[in-house]
Amino acid sequence: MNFGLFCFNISIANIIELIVVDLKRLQVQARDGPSDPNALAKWRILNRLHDRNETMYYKVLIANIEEYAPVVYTPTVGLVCQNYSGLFRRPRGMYFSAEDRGEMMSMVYNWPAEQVDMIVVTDGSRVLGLGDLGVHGIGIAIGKLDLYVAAAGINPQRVLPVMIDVGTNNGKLLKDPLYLGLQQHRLDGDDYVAVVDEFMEAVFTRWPNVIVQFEDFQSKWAFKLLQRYRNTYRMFNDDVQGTAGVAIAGLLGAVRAQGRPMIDFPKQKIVVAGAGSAGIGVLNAARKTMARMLGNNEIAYESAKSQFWVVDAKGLITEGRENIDPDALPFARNLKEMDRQGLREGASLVEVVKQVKPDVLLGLSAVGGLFSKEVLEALKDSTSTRPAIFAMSNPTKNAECTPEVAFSILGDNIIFASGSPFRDVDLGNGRIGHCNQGNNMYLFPGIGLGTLLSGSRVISDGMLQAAAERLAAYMSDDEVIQGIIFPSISRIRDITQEVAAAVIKEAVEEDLAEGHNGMDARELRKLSQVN
Ligand SMILES: NC(=O)c1ccc[n+]([C@@H]2O[C@H](COP(=O)([O-])OP(=O)(O)OC[C@H]3O[C@@H](n4cnc5c(N)ncnc54)[C@H](O)[C@@H]3O)[C@@H](O)[C@H]2O)c1
Ligand SMILES: O=C(O)C[C@H](O)C(=O)O
Ligand SMILES: [Mg+2]
Repeated sequence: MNFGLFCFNISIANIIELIVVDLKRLQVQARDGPSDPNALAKWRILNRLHDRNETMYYKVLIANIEEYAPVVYTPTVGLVCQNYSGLFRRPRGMYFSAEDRGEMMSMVYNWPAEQVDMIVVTDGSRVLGLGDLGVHGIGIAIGKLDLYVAAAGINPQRVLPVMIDVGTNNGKLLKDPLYLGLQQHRLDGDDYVAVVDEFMEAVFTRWPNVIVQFEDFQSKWAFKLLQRYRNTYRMFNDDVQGTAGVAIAGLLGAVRAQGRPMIDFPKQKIVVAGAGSAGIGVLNAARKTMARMLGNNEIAYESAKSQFWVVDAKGLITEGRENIDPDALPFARNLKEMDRQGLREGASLVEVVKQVKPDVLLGLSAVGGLFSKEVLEALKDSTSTRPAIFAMSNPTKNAECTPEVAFSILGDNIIFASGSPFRDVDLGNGRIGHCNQGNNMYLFPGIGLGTLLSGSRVISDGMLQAAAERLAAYMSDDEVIQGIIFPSISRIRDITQEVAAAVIKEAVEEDLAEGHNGMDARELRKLSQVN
């Protein structure tokens, strides 16, 4: 039977067949590992509420942020993106596709809101640790903006999730009859950049004061687009810069948890597993922070890099690496020096941990279980009085290790943080193994809010550093000594306003602040002197 009115040439039987396919798929995939089998059901209920009554939705989310952030955000949002075509009920946000080239300047006026403060844009090319999910990555942009509303109090009528649909290289999606996007391989090179350029020009023409957060772009474009736009537009890349700030805060917290002053940070030996957008972002920021503590000159900057050992899919990165990624080159270790340490190009993670005996083992590899029993056993010989394990990959099943495994092998005198939430570990005899959530959610809402209220035309390195330092100083000495280096998510509004204030203050000090909503830079300067 044809639906004459709608000119569909699809039969009832086809529709039923597709629904059955989708239902069976959802039953199979509706679990994110051992975490919460009902996660998707909870997401659907919240999503329906969001569609029906936005005020009520945010009231429920804000009042229950500890319970529902893991549903609207990491880890469940990853599952949502993997099942998006079956969960889709109504569009939320705007889709700019490769087929819209030349039309975006007019398209952008289709959005009903006269003012937009925050845009989160993704091209779905690296969704959490789940890889290329194409247009189904829109779920990430929606989830991030939920936190802008819940944590920073941004007006939900002034946020805009955006998908840049340039195709997908995900073979399953290319064949999926339910896929919602362009079923073609990803655009690349100059053609790809031209699409993103046109999008950026369109949104900043319509909303000159908007802030654009780039999210979950594959690493090769994450860095290139950040450098291309950051001095022209109010934008930042959360995976590169937000993660860097959170990791710096965690690393400084780990130093404090050893009962040492933060100024000892440059003496830390740090092994990083993962040299993508997140890993390189963290390494660059950590090196700059060490250099600042060592005198903030060229010699300090040069010597700081010797504190880092970087392992990627091909093992330890040294000067002997062929076709080395230019972004990783600054951290390639000297071959002679590695030889003296009993290491070589491509050495395995466990070999590196055995020889280096690091203070910190940090994972941004997207490889679940990478910190194996063997790796963690090797960490027992760490020269640190309290080694730190940061299993920062998302979602849950991609965490390099769980807190249970880490505490069971290394005992209770460690610091543990993960990108997705885990429960604290009961160590017996009343002792608790604290599991921190080392996630960029502690910074991006405050970075956006502070930039918005300051009226700064760009988001400077100084503003991002101020955000990270504020987060690093947020926890009390007592909390840090107990192993709590990040706040509970129940304090997300408080830390967000602290971070925003630090960002505003820095924007004023750098003379970047132009004010917002009638409060000009002079009034802001007075405010910053008050804080
Ligand atoms: N906690 C947070 O706030 C946060 C922020 C950003 C990204 N992340 C997570 O970090 C992970 C990586 O993100 P990305 O954008 O850098 O991804 P990416 O794909 O660009 O980089 C992954 C890196 O891991 C390396 N790798 C792969 N297999 C490895 C192995 N067996 N051993 C060591 N290294 C290996 C790759 O070579 C690459 O360098 C994702 O899971 C993402 O969700 C977490
Ligand atoms: O989305 C998150 O939870 C953090 C981060 O942006 C990521 O890509 O993993
Ligand atoms: Mg991300």
